[in-house]
Amino acid sequence: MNYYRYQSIDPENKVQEPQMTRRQYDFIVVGGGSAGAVIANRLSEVRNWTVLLLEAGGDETEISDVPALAGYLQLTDLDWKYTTTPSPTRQYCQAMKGDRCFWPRGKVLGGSSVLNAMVYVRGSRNDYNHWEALGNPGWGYENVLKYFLKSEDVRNPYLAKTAYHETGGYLTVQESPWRTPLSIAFLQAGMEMGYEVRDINGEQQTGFMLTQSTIRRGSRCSTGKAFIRPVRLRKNLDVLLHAHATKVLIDKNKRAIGVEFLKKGQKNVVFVRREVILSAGALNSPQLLMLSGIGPADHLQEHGINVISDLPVGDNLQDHVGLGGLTFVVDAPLTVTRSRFQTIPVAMEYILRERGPMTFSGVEGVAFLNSKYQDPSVDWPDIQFHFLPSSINSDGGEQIRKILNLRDGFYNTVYKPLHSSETWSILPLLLRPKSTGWVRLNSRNPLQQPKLIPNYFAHQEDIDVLVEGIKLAINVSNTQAFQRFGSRPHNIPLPGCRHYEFMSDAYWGCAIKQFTFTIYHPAGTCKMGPSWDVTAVVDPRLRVYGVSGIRVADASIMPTIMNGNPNAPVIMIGEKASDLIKEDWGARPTRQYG
Ligand SMILES: Cc1cc2nc3c(=O)[nH]c(=O)nc-3n(C[C@H](O)[C@H](O)[C@H](O)COP(=O)(O)OP(=O)(O)OC[C@H]3O[C@@H](n4cnc5c(N)ncnc54)[C@H](O)[C@@H]3O)c2cc1C
Repeated sequence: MNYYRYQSIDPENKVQEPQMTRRQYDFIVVGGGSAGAVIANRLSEVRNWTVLLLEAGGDETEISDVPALAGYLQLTDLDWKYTTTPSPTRQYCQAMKGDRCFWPRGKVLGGSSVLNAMVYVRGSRNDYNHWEALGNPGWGYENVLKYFLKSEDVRNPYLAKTAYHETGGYLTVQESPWRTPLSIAFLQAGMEMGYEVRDINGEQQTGFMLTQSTIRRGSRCSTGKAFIRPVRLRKNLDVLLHAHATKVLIDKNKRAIGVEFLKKGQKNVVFVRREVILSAGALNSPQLLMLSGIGPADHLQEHGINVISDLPVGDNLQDHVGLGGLTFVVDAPLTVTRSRFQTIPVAMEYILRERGPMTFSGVEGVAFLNSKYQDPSVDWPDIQFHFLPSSINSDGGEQIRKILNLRDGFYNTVYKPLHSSETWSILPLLLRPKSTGWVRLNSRNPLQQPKLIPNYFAHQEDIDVLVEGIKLAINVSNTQAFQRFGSRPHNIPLPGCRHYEFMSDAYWGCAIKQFTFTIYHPAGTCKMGPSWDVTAVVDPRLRVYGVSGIRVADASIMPTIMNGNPNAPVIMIGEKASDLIKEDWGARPTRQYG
């Protein structure tokens, strides 16, 4: 009896779907991901508003709780399993089967915050000041900082006491409770290279840091867990899982009146009194807008869709791209290998004590650096490193090669020989790409994935900056901190780049087109901008131009992709969107509500 009662009051228990839904809600939020979960929570703080959250996926599993198993969620039912369209000129993803990179996206309550590597980064203050300067009042750093703080519950006391962190919010942030000795070598290497070791979420971004993660007591803290579970008993909030929205219904006055969705193969319609908020992510929000008649007129007409508002929906697709598989070898047994870590004692330590290697997401350190093209005095670094005490071969070829869609010959030639080596890697990433891509419909079928064209490396400057980033990563291996362990680059050249001198600029320029590595940060496809910006889809209050009663609030609204991993910024967007909506409908913004 007590057990059942505990289940109903436990703030971390899973959501239960309602037996019956209402015919009409004040707000319908489509997508319960990083942004949507926050918005459903914050809007339902207003007790006399009714809120429906429609989520296409189900709930999280025991596997998704375990940070070290993040890679095992891809290609499962929790993933939309999207792939990029091959480049006609083979500009990217050449080492992948069919020249297609996989683009995993969370299809689950919590969205991509359930699949992600849990790295907590807010971006540079310059990103947000730039958004504001583009004509988006209220999006400057000083304003958005309060929303980062509002959601945060940091668990490291030394961070909590600074002005840049907060305790008591819904989202738990902490350094991983477990790390390898190489993580400290990474910080020492940064200092040898002239960088500060600092909280890159604090006063300045340039520097090296041990990863801050969205982890709670050794488990993943997704936005589903953080924002929905604690409020799942609110009477005015209904959450429907496995509910796939197919269209926003818009009347002849161009006002949103409801949402059509599929559940258990049945078509349903639910009506809205105030607003529909699309938080389906940077790939699905533009898809839904286009299916609803909002998008580039020519493209919609091509698919026989009635045009309601002609807008550049799906353009401005931006992503962080880098070189995958940049691997270094050391002599000492300091790295994460399958034989040492896939063991019963390691599993037991996690199950019984919520500690040990399974609490670690793979990324031990992050750093923000300046290539020779970036003025270091501006504190707007153009390169990010993710430091991993492992490589794509550390699992013996079991999973990582699959989720990267690597061609067998490529993997066997370059990475299989690392079989019994101790390896570590850096993922050098281009932070502010000039090349932008686009999302389009493949068809009118809402169940078919949209066409995703990342258009990486269309600008030579992107290649030049990234090549400099790769050379900076090699400098890390050359520092005394890593030379102590005999660190050296893995020296098998990539098959398609053998005609270049190994490790020359031309070689690296070739390597990034072969082993193109995105860490899955698509953004910008429903760009926020002022009314005079012809490339904008939503206004600075996130309302879609040309219609009423629809907002977009997720990674799609970023005018330019921010410097770093987007989960925390998207949560911030969810927080700020909620306050904008409350202001517009005359409700008081709240600071916190249990
Ligand atoms: C593998 C991976 C690793 C990553 N690692 C990191 C990291 O370590 N740190 C970091 O900061 N960021 C990381 N990211 C990126 C980050 O997680 C995303 O940028 C962020 O979660 C995007 O939030 P969102 O709200 O825009 O979209 P999502 O979180 O993807 O949410 C969209 C939600 O909408 C639902 N949905 C979509 N279409 C429909 C529909 N038609 N009807 C109903 N529901 C729908 C989806 O199922 C999903 O739940 C990673 C992403 C991936 C995929």
